[in-house]
Amino acid sequence: MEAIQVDGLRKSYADFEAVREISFSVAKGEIFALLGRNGAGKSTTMEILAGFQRPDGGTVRVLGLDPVKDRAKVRKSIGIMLQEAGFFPDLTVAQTVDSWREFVPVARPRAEALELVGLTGKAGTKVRQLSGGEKRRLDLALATLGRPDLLFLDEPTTGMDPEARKATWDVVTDLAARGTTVLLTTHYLEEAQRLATTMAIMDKGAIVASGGMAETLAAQTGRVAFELPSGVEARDLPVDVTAVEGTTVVCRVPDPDVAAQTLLGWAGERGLRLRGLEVRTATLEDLFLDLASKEKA
Ligand SMILES: Nc1ncnc2c1ncn2[C@@H]1O[C@H](COP(=O)(O)OP(=O)(O)OP(=O)(O)O)[C@@H](O)[C@H]1O
Repeated sequence: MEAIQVDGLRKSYADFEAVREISFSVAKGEIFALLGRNGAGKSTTMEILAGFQRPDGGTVRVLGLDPVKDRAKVRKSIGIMLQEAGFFPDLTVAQTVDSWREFVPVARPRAEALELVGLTGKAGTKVRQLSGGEKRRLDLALATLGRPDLLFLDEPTTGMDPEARKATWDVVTDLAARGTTVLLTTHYLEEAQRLATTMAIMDKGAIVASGGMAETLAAQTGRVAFELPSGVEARDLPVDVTAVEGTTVVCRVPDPDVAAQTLLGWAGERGLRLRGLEVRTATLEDLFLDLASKEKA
């Protein structure tokens, strides 16, 4: 059984179609990234999966259950970190965790919950005095309080500094390694690429690309870039040039390492240097830019 199964899901707000017949599945223990620009329909999809909203059409199964009809059962097995957390600002961090623990059947001890997200030293601090990133970490502690089978993370690291973000990635990776399924939305593509094993990219309510992260990126063209040596025209180069940005030549090629070898051999024979040479396989950002330029074309 898949942890999440979505078939032909539709959702409109008045006559605006926010989600247009999307289908995807998430296997147990997988970290799945739902990506896309602002307003693509990611949060709406996540809210439907978490049982906060009713779908207009299609079927949704979460841990084999209907998140609306079986809401009580589903809630026991999921953890949710939405974009805006509803904290009581005058409670301390410890009081906040304690009050949440009362609603969670088998909750982690408070000390363990705070340790998990690196907030042990902030136990006595009032929530209103936490930084934005610390509030996100508290929210993550609350979402994982019941050791959920399935964790929904809607932009979990927004506002975090690089160190806190890295620590959060470790927490999420560790939870997944212990069998927790994670559905993640994020605008940080590096985060999605690092964490997720599978992904879907949404645009205007529809899925425009999806699949295994590694396979999808491997199928994309890589990138070779360098400074055009003086006295050389881009058309003289032994590889197809995709763009010249100022004095930087960019080549999008299936095998960037082969193209780089060809270029270095060519430059060596002529006594030229390829300054600033950069060779890399495709990133999620490349995939996003490709999708955006295809849309414009
Ligand atoms: N309750 C609502 N009433 C009306 N329109 C809504 C409502 N909730 C969302 N929308 C609209 O539906 C679209 C999809 O919103 P959604 O929050 O799902 O996008 P998102 O992909 O999560 O975006 P973001 O990256 O900005 O969080 C947006 O155009 C949004 O304005």
